[in-house]
Amino acid sequence: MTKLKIAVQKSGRLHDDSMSILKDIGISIDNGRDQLKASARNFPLEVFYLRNGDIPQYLKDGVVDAAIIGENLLFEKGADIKSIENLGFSSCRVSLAVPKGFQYQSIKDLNNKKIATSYPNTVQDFLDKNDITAQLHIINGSVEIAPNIGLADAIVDIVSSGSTLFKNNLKEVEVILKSQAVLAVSPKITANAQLVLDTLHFRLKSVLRARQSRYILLNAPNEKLDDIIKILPGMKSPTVLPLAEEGWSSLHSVINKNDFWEIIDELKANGAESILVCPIENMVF
Ligand SMILES: Nc1ncnc2c1ncn2[C@@H]1O[C@H](COP(=O)(O)OP(=O)(O)OP(=O)(O)O)[C@@H](O)[C@H]1O
Ligand SMILES: O=P(O)(O)OC[C@H]1O[C@H](OP(=O)(O)OP(=O)(O)O)[C@H](O)[C@@H]1O
Ligand SMILES: [Mg+2]
Repeated sequence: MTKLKIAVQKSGRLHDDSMSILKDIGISIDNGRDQLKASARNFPLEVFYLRNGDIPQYLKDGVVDAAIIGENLLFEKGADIKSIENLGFSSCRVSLAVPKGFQYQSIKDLNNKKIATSYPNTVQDFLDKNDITAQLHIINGSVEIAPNIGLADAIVDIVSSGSTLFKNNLKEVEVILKSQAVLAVSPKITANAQLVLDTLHFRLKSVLRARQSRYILLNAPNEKLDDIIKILPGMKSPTVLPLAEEGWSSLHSVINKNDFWEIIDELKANGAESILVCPIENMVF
């Protein structure tokens, strides 16, 4: 049977979450990441542990069929590579930042300035779209230090919490793009590998949906059930079961995890009691 070859970052920001999502879709990997390549025990899959920055080229060449990679890197190096699923981790943005003392009014202030970055294509594209001419200084790491050592007037780099910018006395002035980890596919994937990818993708979707959802159980007096059901947007309609105590029911439903704190007060105000909220492992429709 054809094995799907998938690239995962060898070490760094994406590694752990990538491995745990593979584990959550029931795939056990045989070897540790000391090896470049490892096989799954229970799924036709081979994992290639690679440098993040090298993955777009491996996808283009068809050396791997798919990859877990930051969307920002596809923008930078993978114009012809398709992303088929947002994986919901490693959220960040690629932003332009300048020293706090820089009187930044608009993008025009960058004309003829020097910008340090590890993402030259992304920056050039942004400058071109805004009709700005600037000089790029390409560095691979610690970009935020560049203005402090007189190497550049501005930087473009990844921002998440903003603390690296803050520590380096910089302020974020433009968000160029937003990113998260995605499942990307090689333009050269074969039909057989695509079939395996479809199975993996189906499993991923069910786990991602489950991660976003919570199973909610509560007790309520029967006369309040209709009001409570209106508050709970369930998968179809909530399950209602009679309690041993006369006039009371237990109500079960699935909600978006972000909605829970929004509706909790409303549920209580409508007579809901003993509310339990549990994680869900999988959701298959
Ligand atoms: N601070 C951050 N918060 C959230 N996501 C981030 C952050 N920094 C990077 N990322 C995301 O994780 C990806 C990998 O970043 P990381 O710094 O681990 O690797 P790298 O240095 O770009 O690559 P390599 O594996 O080639 O050394 C980035 O492309 C981006 O999508
Ligand atoms: O806004 P923050 O939460 O501070 O995150 C942003 C920082 O995170 C990334 O660096 P990383 O820690 O991955 O180090 P690296 O430069 O060695 O890749 C990025 O290059 C920024 O420097
Ligand atoms: Mg980094």
